[in-house]
Amino acid sequence: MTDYLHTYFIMGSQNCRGNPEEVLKQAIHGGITAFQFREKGTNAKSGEEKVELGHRLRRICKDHGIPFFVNDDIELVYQLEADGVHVGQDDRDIREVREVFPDLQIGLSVSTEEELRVSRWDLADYLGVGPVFKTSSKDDAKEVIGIQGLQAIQGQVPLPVVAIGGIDESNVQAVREAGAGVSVISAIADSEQPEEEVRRLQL
Ligand SMILES: Cc1ncc(COP(=O)(O)OP(=O)(O)O)c(N)n1
Ligand SMILES: Cc1nc(C(=O)O)sc1CCOP(=O)(O)O
Ligand SMILES: [Mg+2]
Repeated sequence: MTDYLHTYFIMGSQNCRGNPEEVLKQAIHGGITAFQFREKGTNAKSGEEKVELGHRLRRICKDHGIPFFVNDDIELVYQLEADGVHVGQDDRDIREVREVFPDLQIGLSVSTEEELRVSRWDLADYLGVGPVFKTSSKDDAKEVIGIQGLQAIQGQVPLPVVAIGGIDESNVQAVREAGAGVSVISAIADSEQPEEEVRRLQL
């Protein structure tokens, strides 16, 4: 597994119980290995507010040597000078993304073996695979695939995989045992103690 996928924290202000900058700092102190800015969904910021928050979170990651990814938003990747971008099946085609960002890390979402079959996964640096467990952080999440579904996709590609969807301290061990990285929104962002929660995910 690529080192930065070990404990990959994803969030936007809409996910946070506390101040997003504080939540990110605490998560970094707890030991996250990458961060994705995903300002999306109900109560998410937009326009200048989104860009300004992105700049502040980007600064924090830079100061602590944490790889900074942007979710979906290609323009924001330029604006924030991100280290990488994550796109899904319904986002900008990965062929275009790779063309405009030949040197950035690119993550691609895959939920099923069929999606894998029709995807240009060879252009990605890693796959985000899920939802492995039930999630309440994504309204349009696909069907839960479980550890079996995760392993089925892992077994078919020579790419590092990070699992996503409903991962918390109660089930993280199964994901670690499958050899996948762990990506998390609510277990960290909605925690009263983000730093401690990240430590509990470090099996
Ligand atoms: C690491 C990681 N894996 C999967 C996703 C989901 O991406 P996508 O399917 O494009 O859905 P949105 O996050 O854009 O709602 C992700 N963001 N990160
Ligand atoms: C952003 C996202 N993508 C998913 C996918 O299956 O592709 S599940 C998901 C939400 C993950 O949040 P939580 O850790 O709170 O369950
Ligand atoms: Mg997307």
